[in-house]
Amino acid sequence: MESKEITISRGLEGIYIAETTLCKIDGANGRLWYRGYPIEVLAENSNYEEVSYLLLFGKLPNRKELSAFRERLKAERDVPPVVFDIVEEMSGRAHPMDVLRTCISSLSIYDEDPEDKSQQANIRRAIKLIAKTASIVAYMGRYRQGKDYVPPDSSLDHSANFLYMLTGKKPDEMAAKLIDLMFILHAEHGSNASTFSTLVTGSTLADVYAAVTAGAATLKGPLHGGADEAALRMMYSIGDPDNTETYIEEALEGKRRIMGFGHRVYKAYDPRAKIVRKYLELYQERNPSEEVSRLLQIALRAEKLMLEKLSKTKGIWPNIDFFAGPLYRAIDVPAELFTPIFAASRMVGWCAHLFEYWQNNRLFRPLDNYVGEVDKKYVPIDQRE
Ligand SMILES: CC(=O)SCCNC(=O)CCNC(=O)[C@H](O)C(C)(C)COP(=O)(O)OP(=O)(O)OC[C@H]1O[C@@H](n2cnc3c(N)ncnc32)[C@H](O)[C@@H]1OP(=O)(O)O
Ligand SMILES: O=C([O-])CC(=O)C(=O)O
Repeated sequence: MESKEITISRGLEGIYIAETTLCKIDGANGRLWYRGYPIEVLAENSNYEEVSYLLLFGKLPNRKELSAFRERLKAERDVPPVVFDIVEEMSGRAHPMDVLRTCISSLSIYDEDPEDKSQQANIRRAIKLIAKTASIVAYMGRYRQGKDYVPPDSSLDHSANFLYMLTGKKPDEMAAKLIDLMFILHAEHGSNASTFSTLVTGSTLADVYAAVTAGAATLKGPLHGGADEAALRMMYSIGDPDNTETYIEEALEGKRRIMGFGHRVYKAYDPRAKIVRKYLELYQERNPSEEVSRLLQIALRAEKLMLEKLSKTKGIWPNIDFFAGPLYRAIDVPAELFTPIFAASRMVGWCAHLFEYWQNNRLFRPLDNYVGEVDKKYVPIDQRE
């Protein structure tokens, strides 16, 4: 048989799949831009609705455009009836990301015209998905706590409304800033695993709902979106800040991974993790809480040790998921909702990448190198051992 040199790129490491104007990541220097704007500038000055507009339409909106976009999002905030049934049926038995994935998939039944493949119709779908996914996550949280549905409040912006629908309380300015910050920081990140998965599904010309359902399914895993919850659970297992070093040393000796550390692209401090850490410290200074103080001490001690041990040798630094848990706990978000919130925030990134990819679509179909036998003899079932 013909043999030729084959190079296998495990995990597609180092392979470019498309050109994009959505997001640039400088992994060596720990820098990130959305459509050319540094993430630090957007985190400080912008808001999730504006960032979503920027990602979907390629420019920052003027006042009129932003206001019209906000109204379109607000008009889509209601949780549709089927979602109540799915959440109520699945929540007792399934992981929140399984529930969310099923809810997202179900939204396709409410599409006004599934045959309309125009850019305008796809933007309409993206707006529906962004608005409704946040409301669904909030209701999932309510239901899990045995509490009633809180209808959306049209006086609040997207992320503050999310927190209101989750907690039943209008967030103060600082809590509203923190949740909005998390939505901004999670909105987009190049061809990460869940976005890639969205593109693979979309490249078959399956619809937007199918593609983002694949994205949500992919986000669940602890090597990707699931790391935020896993990192917080690790901090709870450490319990007392004085146990931190022993716990980390033992985990590393046992070849276990420390969740919230390491990244395929960043071989430097993830700039989003720096921002989360900064706001977490600020919040804790202004609104000290015993739980967050303990989590923060554990996180900072774990960070110090991990940097000493692994940053220079293996290029392992904190990623966005490491400080996310303590920050969410500061604003009373339960751990099982961290990854669903990531999905609600990333919905815009999934959609924006999909629409960009469809401008120049090509079916994803890589190769695998067969290393098994060929032309084996078929043995009838009765003659097999
Ligand atoms: C939003 C996000 O998705 S950000 C990423 C969230 N995921 C996590 O936080 C999970 C923990 N991190 C990891 O598992 C990894 O760092 C990944 C999967 C994110 C990226 O890893 P990759 O670039 O593929 O690195 P790879 O898995 O090849 O690891 C390289 C080396 O670093 C080690 N390593 C990587 N991450 C960690 C970690 N978190 N803790 C301890 N060691 C680690 C590996 O064991 C390996 O060591 P070895 O060379 O001695 O075998
Ligand atoms: O880029 C990645 O591989 C993972 C990540 O940080 C993200 O999706 O936000």
